Amino acid sequence: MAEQCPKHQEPAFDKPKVELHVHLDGAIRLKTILEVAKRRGIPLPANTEEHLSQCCCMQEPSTLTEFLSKFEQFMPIIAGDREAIKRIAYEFVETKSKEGVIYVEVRYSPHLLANCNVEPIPWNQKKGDLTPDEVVQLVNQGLSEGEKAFGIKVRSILCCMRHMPNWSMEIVDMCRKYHNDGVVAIDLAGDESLNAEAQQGHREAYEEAVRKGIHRTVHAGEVGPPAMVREAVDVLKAERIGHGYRTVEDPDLYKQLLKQGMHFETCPVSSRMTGACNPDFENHPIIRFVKDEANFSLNSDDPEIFRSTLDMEYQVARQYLNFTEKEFNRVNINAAMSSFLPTKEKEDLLNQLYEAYGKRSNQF
Ligand SMILES: O=c1[nH]cnc2c1ncn2[C@H]1C[C@H](O)[C@@H](CO)O1
Repeated sequence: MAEQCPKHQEPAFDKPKVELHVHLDGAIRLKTILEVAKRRGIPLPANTEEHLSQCCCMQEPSTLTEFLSKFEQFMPIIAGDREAIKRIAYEFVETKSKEGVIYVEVRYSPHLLANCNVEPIPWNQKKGDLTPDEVVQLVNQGLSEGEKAFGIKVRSILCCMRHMPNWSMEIVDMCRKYHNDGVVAIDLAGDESLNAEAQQGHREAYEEAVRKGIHRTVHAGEVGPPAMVREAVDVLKAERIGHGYRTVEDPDLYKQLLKQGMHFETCPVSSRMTGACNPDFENHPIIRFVKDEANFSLNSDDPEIFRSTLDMEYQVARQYLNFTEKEFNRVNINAAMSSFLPTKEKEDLLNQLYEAYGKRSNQF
């Protein structure tokens, strides 16, 4: 990002923010990975943050597949370890509060952090006794302690993984079970470029999510074609689209989604690093979203792996995507409106933003 990242010292938007698309496991501090590895006696290829960043983080724009391979470097350190899982959730909240976020929906795959009751056991771990269900409990504890300590509101989204359709129905069960502990929705993440169509297991899980009244978002049209966005909307009944940049390539679909006010969870830095979009931001779909007053938010996706912050997303938006204060206000209002909070809590959040931005709701 170095040559593209503007070197402003002042935050691009120094007001309360709402973030809807950020992966817990893509936001782990390098320092934490080093400390946990040391405590557990797991060898790492590096013993300083600087060196670790060379293997865990993206150095230059590449592909989604290459980006996803970075998780293999550090997930074995955290997965299967109760203390580490709770810690990354707690630290995540601290980071977000420092970034001026007042409400965040954070997502992760419980299966990818477990070492028991998960088939296959991820990251070549030995079988242990930490189930996906207990992972959710630990993350909930870390997030809720973080909320209390840092005074911001946090909810979570559980991810199905594209290559693991057999895990998806359990995600629905956990969304239901932990509905009162801050779990607000289901997501489908993973490598869109390798799976042209959502597999049966995902379809059944999303059908069940609809039946059970569980909110739904889907990663689609990030690097995959617009047909994947259409599938997310028509088949999986997504209420929001993760990324969705390639929607603009299908004018009819784009028009339809604009009309229905579909929310796009956009992540500018990520879109550059995963090869989803042009690395110089020229003709970036977000420029089109701004022009068409689409319903979208600005998010950091996987800040650890991109060596980015939420402010960096805003800096990029200001420098390359034609954002002014007005757009920053608008994306945050949109994010709050499209959040998966119940009506009353959503209203409270919106009122907090209106107050901070010094305007009434009809002025955006
Ligand atoms: O940008 C992304 N696209 C698709 N999948 C992603 C992205 N960022 C993270 N993931 C995957 C890798 C994580 O292990 C998983 C759950 O957070 O979601």
